[in-house]
Amino acid sequence: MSGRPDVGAPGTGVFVVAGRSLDPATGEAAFTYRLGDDEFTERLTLDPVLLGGEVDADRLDAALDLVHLVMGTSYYKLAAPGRVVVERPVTAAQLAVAQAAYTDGLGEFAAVNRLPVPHRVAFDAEVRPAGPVPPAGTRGALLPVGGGKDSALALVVVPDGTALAINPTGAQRDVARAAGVPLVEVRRRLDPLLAGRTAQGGLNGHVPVTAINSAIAALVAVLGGHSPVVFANERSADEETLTVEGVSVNHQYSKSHAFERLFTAAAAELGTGYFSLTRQLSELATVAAVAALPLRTDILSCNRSYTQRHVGGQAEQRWCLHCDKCLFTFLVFAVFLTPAEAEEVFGGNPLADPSLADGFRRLWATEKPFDCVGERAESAAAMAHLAASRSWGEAPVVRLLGAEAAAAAEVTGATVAGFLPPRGEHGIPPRYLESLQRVLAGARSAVD
Ligand SMILES: CC(=O)N[C@H]1[C@@H](OP(=O)(O)OP(=O)(O)OC[C@H]2O[C@@H](n3ccc(=O)[nH]c3=O)[C@H](O)[C@@H]2O)O[C@H](CO)[C@@H](O)[C@@H]1O[C@H](C)C(=O)N[C@@H](C)C(=O)N[C@@H](CCC(=O)O)C(=O)O
Ligand SMILES: Nc1ncnc2c1ncn2[C@@H]1O[C@H](COP(=O)(O)OP(=O)(O)OP(=O)(O)O)[C@@H](O)[C@H]1O
Repeated sequence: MSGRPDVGAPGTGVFVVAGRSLDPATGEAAFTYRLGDDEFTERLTLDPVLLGGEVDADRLDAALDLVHLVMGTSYYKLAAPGRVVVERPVTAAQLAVAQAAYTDGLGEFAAVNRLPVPHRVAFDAEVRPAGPVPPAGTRGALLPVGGGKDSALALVVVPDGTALAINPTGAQRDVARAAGVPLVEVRRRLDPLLAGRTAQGGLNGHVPVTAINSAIAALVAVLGGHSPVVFANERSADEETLTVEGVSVNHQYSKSHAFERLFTAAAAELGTGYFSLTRQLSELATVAAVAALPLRTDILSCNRSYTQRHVGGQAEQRWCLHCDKCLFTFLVFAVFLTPAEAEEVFGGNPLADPSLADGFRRLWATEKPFDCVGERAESAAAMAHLAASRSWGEAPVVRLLGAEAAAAAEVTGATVAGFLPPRGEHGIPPRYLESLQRVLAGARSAVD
């Protein structure tokens, strides 16, 4: 490709996970990588509340190694050489997390860039034995918050926890404040050379951001003495976005249960529990619960509101009401809210705009949007439910799509009611499961 940066042709060369450091006085951590002739350093600024405590050096080293490994996906993707050299020894559990992050975690990236799927990556790393399991942190749960509905529910279920915002925006701070939960902040700064190389023709695409957030959360848990780390990754994150020649490609891979299992093993080596509180919940079940909470007006799920330019809370954040995630989120909330309530939460009503019908229809298409949307069947069931309701049946988009959504839902027998009971495997400890069940008991019923 003419004008390509000197990071090598796709599939050639090697990516090196090189040096890393943490300055305990300033909370500045630096993670360095090499690709071709280029060197990249990503920096974290840790919240001052995390500094100055007693931390076991081996645990801290292991936590920094885990961050270093998965955060490299952003730079690796410029050329996707298929080979990663790791300079420091890692445990087998850490290597398994890294392998998952660079292969399935970069599945969407590979598909979008028409690279072979699955994206196979060979690791050249010395595997060291894991140390003795350290005692668990005693300062309670750490709850990463994205600002949207899922983590808002987690904050309500675990009100004695501490929230964590990575690259905090105003929306994340608002939701933590509304829940009355203290917030710890970590700032990520991508190496500016990444944007430069991308602009010069380096490959670009989605990175497994939940894997990166999980590793940063584990580091924060070690520094702050927290355990467990409680994510809010829903059941629908397990559904593939599309299939390429029989291989599943999942935008949300690092939110999947398969990834959770791998990460749980690596976090355990740090003395940190790790699980998803909403693993058994459909999006409809989560939203039924969130719709009953005063917090519902504080959430913001629109991903367009979480780009780098929103970090720090400078730029205005609101629902765009046009992107796939907004359309999906509005659709599932509409099942539990009247039109007036929905407009209050979202500041508009995309079901009133027939030009958005194709966007809604894509939510149950064979190729779902590359975004964080629910299962095809639950989107179809939600639209079919609205079509049969008095509250929403006359909305222009519902009139256009109701019959075809009902037909799509009928194929699998999907109904809103069928999506509400929790189901499937999970790693939620009993105490948290009981709290979740108490909050779910107050969930709203679907509107008529
Ligand atoms: C906010 C967002 O959705 N961004 C995705 C978008 O990137 P865009 O260029 O529109 O904006 P920025 O996020 O500001 O990125 C600027 C460039 O930097 C690269 N980059 C960013 C973050 C990072 O960790 N590494 C990076 O290399 C990025 O590639 C841009 O060149 O499109 C990108 C390409 O498809 C997506 O990768 C961006 O997604 C972010 C990494 C992100 O944080 N997305 C989450 C909102 C998200 O998708 N969450 C999913 C979880 C899925 C998972 O775990 O993988 C969810 O909500 O379910
Ligand atoms: N910037 C972030 N800092 C900390 N945790 C995050 C961040 N972004 C996402 N997460 C966490 O990652 C998980 C998946 O993110 P996701 O965006 O699906 O959740 P959400 O923001 O809670 O809800 P929604 O799906 O409505 O956006 C959640 O547990 C979320 O809290």
